[in-house]
Amino acid sequence: MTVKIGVLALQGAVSEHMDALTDSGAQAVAVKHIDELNDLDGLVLPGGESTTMRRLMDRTGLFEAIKSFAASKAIFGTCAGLILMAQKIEGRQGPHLGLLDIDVKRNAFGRQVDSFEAQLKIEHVADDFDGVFIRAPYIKSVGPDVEILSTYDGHIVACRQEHFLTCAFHPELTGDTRFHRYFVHLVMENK
Ligand SMILES: NC(=O)CC[C@H](N)C(=O)O
Repeated sequence: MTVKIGVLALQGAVSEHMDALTDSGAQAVAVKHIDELNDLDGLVLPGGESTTMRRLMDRTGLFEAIKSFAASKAIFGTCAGLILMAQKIEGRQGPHLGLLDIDVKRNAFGRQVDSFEAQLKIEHVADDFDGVFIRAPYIKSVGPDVEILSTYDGHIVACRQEHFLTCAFHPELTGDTRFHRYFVHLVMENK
């Protein structure tokens, strides 16, 4: 069975996610318009800048369309995508999509460490995953239905809740497709 997975293509690391999905056996599609969501089995919300991405989502109608899509389809949000999926964002009134019962802090690792790499253990995925963090958020707390998949320095950096997957780092930038394969598997299970 081949699944068809979209990558929100308004901003950010789009082609890298598409390559990782293709390498993981999925058919990858760039999503810029609402009609492109129609026959998808899952969607990736890439990194970038969450407030800019939200503005572009509002302008294209994709914000409401993705909210409806999320009712039954799997979504994987990375970095800014994680912020878009969170129900609570520190310092912000109200969420964006509000799909995941998590409380997040933006740019959480501090200005001094703009970006860094760290070896991560990710539940169901790998014991030695190279996590690339770029102005990354972290997850301060999760609700009871959320499974924590990875922590770094005492902070939650990846988790799953039902058909939603998220991480604070950039798995598309390393050439290691194991996390994308896990998402593809989740999309198949959910189909
Ligand atoms: N690399 C990223 O996606 C950074 C996320 C960005 N700091 C934000 O708040 O949206």
